[in-house]
Amino acid sequence: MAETARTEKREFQTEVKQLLHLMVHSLYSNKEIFLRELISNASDAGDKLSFLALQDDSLFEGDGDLRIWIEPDKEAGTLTLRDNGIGMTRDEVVANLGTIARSGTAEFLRQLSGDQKKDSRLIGQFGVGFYSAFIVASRVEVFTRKAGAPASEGVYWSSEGDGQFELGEAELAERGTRLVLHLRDDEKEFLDSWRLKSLVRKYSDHVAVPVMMREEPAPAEDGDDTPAPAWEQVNAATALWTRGKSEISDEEYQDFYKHVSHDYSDALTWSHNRVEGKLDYTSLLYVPGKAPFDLWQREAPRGLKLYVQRVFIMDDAEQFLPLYLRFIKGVIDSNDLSLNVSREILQNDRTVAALKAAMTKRALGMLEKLADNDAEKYQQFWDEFGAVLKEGPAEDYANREAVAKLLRFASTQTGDAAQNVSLADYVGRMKEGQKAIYYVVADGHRNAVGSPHLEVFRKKGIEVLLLSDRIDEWLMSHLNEFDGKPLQDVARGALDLGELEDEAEKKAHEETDKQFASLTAEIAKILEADVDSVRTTHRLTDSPACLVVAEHDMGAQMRRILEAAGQKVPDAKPILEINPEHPLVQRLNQEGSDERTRDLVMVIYEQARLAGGDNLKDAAAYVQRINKLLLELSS
Ligand SMILES: Nc1ncnc2c1ncn2[C@@H]1O[C@H](COP(=O)(O)OP(=O)(O)OP(=O)(O)O)[C@@H](O)[C@H]1O
Repeated sequence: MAETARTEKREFQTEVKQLLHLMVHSLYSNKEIFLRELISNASDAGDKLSFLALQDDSLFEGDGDLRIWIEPDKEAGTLTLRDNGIGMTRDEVVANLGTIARSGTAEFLRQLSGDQKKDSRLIGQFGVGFYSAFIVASRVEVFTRKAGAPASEGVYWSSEGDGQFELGEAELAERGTRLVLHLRDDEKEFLDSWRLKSLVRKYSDHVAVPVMMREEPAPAEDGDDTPAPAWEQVNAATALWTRGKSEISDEEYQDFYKHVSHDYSDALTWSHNRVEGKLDYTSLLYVPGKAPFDLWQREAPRGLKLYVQRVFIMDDAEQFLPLYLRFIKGVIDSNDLSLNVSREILQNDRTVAALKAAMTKRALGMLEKLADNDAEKYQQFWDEFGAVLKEGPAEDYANREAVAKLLRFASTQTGDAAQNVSLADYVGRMKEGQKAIYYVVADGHRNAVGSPHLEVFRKKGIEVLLLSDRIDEWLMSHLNEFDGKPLQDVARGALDLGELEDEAEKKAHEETDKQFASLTAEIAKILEADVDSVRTTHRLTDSPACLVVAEHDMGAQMRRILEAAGQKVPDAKPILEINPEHPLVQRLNQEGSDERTRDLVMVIYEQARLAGGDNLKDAAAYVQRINKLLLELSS
C-alpha cells in the first residue's frame, strides 16, 4: 500500500496465537458474529472519543459526527470497516492487537479441549473481539490514527493470523480506524450488501453510532463510470436503553446484551428501568447465562457501562454493584452525576452510593422474579453463579434476607448433589415442633451425605441441608436465621431436638448417660491430648462416635481452609460424642481397662475423624491398631 512505509515483523503473544487457531476452528458455525464484534469496537471507539472531547473538543478535528462505514468490494474480495472514533497510537496497536492483557488467559486457553462444540461455548465466555476478524478473513489490515495526532503518525498493521503481524507507519489524513478484511474464498457471502445490511440490523441496530453503507446501485446503464451510490444509515442508532420498554423486542434486548457483555450466548433475564425523582437514571441490568472464565479472579473486569446524560463515560464501573453481584452486566445512565466524573470521584460520592443501593435492589429483585417465574432458568443461574451469591450475606448485611431467599442447597430430601432446595422450601417441610433449620457442612457432597451427624435426623425423618462448597461455613456464619428460624449446624454444640423428642426419650437418655459416666471419663483421659471432652450422644444410630465442634468454636471446614492457606487458627479441640446404643461402645462399657481398650478407643476416635472429613495425625499407627484388632478377631 502506498500509504505505508518501513514495516517490521513481530510475533503475536503465545496466547493470541492459540486463541486465533482455536477460534478459526471452533467458531466457523457462528462466523457472522465477527461483524457484531467489529462494529462494537468501532462504536466503543466513538464513545471514547466523545468522552475525551468533553474536555478537549479539538480532538474532533472539526468533525464531531461519529460514524461507522462498511464497504464491500466484490472485485478485490475485501470488506472494509471504518470508524472516525478515537483511533490508536503505535503502542496501543501493539498492545491491543498483538497481546491479550486479561489475566488468566493462558490458563483459560489450556482448558480448551479441541472439541469444537465445547470450545466455541468457552470462547464465547472469553469474548474474542477484534480477533474474530480472522474467522472470515485470511488477511486483515488495520490503518489507524489517534484523534489529535498528526497525519504522519498513522499506523499500519497487517496479519494473516498465523503467528506474526506486520507493523508500519502510515500517512493518514483521517482519524480513527479502518479495517480491511481480505475474505477467504468461501466467505464471499459477506460481500453481499443485502446480507451485510441485514446483519447490521440484526446485531447492531441499537449501537448508538450510525452504521453507514452504500445505497443499492441503480441498475447499470451503458458505460462504466456510474458514480458510487450515496451512503445510507443502516441501523436505528438510538441507544437501546433510552427507548421505551414496550418498543423493544426480546431479540433486541439480547443483541444489546451481547454488545455490552461481549458474550456469545443469550442473557437469562434483564431488568430495564427508568427512574425519575430523588434519583434520575435509567438502568438496564442483565443476568448472563454463563459464567466468564475469570469470575474468580480478583482483577477481572466487572461492573456496568456508565453513561451520564447519554454520554459514554467508562466501561467496567464497579462502584454501582457489590462484589457478590459482579456477574451482572449492563448499563447505567445517570442524570445526577457530572460529566466530569472519574473513577476516584465515583469511589466516595453520595449519589453513587445511592445508585449502588438502588442497583443492588434491582439486581436482587430481578433474581427473585426469575426464581419465582422460571425455576429452570433460575437453576441454570444458580449453577453458574450461586457460589458468588453466597458471598452476599457477609458483604451486604442489609440485604441478607433478600439474598437468603435466593440461596439454593442440596438436601437430604432429594439426596443428590444438585443445589436446588431453597430455605423457603425447607421451612415449608419442617416437622411439627421443629424449631431450627438444620444443616451439615463437609468437604464434598459425599462426605456431607455420609456424615454420622445425620443419623438421628434420618431416623426421625427430619430434613438436613447438605453444604459442601468452600464458602458454605463462611456463609452460614453470617446468616443466623431465616424467616424467624435459627440455622443450626448439626455438628456444632449439644444436640437439642427440643419438641422433636418426647419426654420418654429424654428420660431414657438421661438414664443411659448415667450408666456410661465412668466410660466417658476414662475415654477422656485416654484422649486428653486430642479432645476437649467426651459425652454420650443420641444423634447417632449406626456409628459408634462422632466429633462435635463447641458452640462458639470455628467449624472444621473453615479450620481446614485457613490451615491450607497457611493461616494460624486458634487452638480448639473438638468434643467426642459416643453412641451408647452401639455394640462396640457397649462392649467397651463392660470391659475393664487394658491395652485393648486403649486401642479400641483410639480406633473409634480416629474413625470419627475420618468420617468428619479430617486426616489422621498418625495414619500408620491407625493401620497397625486395626491390624492388631483384626488378628485378635481371627485368633
Ligand atoms: N476500531 C477501533 N478503534 C480504536 N480502538 C480499537 C478498535 N478496535 C479495537 N480497539 C482497541 O483494541 C482493544 C482490543 O480489542 P478487542 O476487540 O480484541 O477487545 P475487546 O474485548 O473488544 O475490548 P473491550 O471489551 O474493551 O471492547 C480494544 O479494547 C480497543 O482498545
